[in-house]
Amino acid sequence: MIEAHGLARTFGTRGGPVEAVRCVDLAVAPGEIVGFLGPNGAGKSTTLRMLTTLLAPTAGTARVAGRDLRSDPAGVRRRIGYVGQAGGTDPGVPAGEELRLQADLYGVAGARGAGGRIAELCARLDLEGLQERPSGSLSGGQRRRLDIALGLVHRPPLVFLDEPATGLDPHSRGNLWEHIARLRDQDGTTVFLTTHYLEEADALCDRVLIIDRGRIVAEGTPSELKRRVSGDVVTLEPAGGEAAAGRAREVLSGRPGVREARAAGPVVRLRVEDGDRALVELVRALDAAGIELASVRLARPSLDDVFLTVTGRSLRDEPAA
Ligand SMILES: Nc1ncnc2c1ncn2[C@@H]1O[C@H](COP(=O)(O)OP(=O)(O)OP(=O)(O)O)[C@@H](O)[C@H]1O
Repeated sequence: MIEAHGLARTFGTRGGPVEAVRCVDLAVAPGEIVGFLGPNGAGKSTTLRMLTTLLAPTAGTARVAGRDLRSDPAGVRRRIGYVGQAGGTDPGVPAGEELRLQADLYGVAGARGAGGRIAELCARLDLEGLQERPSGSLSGGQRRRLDIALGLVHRPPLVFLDEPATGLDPHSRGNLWEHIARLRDQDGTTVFLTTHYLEEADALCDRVLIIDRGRIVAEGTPSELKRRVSGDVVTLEPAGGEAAAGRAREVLSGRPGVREARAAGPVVRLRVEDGDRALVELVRALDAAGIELASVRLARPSLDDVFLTVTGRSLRDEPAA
């Protein structure tokens, strides 16, 4: 659905050229939800603006929704939806009118006409009963869903969402994620979104691309990324306190798949390659050594750990809005 090669954009500024995006290659398959994650200024919006034809690349090529970005930008625009960070609604205009105007702009017709498409979208995005309300009177979550409905009026197979959940409270955020997942599950819509929220990428995205300083620095499913970059963490507590923990550490360190083993008081923390498999082996090894366990816990590293490892910075330090 998206295939980009060597995409780059340099801005000329008074202080000299700024290489916002440097040689980005990316591929997005139909029906995927792909998250583009990175700190402020990493190059997310610039990449999104290039892929949606709003900004010309300095170098590189891309096919987006089956059309060539450079030779057929109008074809790309017809086949994609774009929902920007600010949204595009006039606060005084009723939601239904915004949708009708958008449908007119795209010449939406078909068997049931624009009215049918609008009713379908309102049902899909929980906007029923809100059509007469000026968009400025809607809640943050309702307004974001209206923005998304506007981006989908012309039934694009691919939609770009620029930080869809920014500024929403946790409840509305979770609700919005459910709606976005449903677009993929029920309509097969491909979604490419930028985000600052690690939990958004984790909960919603099939695949995550991490961009830093204009380059993609890591890529994979959320669980692949977590496994590849940091390994899993096993925390176990032998019955028998500190002495038993020390013995357990000796038994376990150096075993296949164990990268690191540390005893801290009565607890042993291990970094292991594949936690699900390792856990069985570790428990067996302790059993064979006659060490009884009081508790054992397996945790996957968070995407924040991944982010910190690949960029050297924490996303948590970045402003969320
Ligand atoms: N029109 C412009 N002129 C000059 N520099 C620009 C312009 N647009 C973006 N940049 C610079 O390009 C770099 C990438 O910016 P971009 O907006 O793509 O980052 P981002 O990852 O979307 O950040 P954010 O999360 O803050 O939106 C930044 O250093 C930014 O200052």
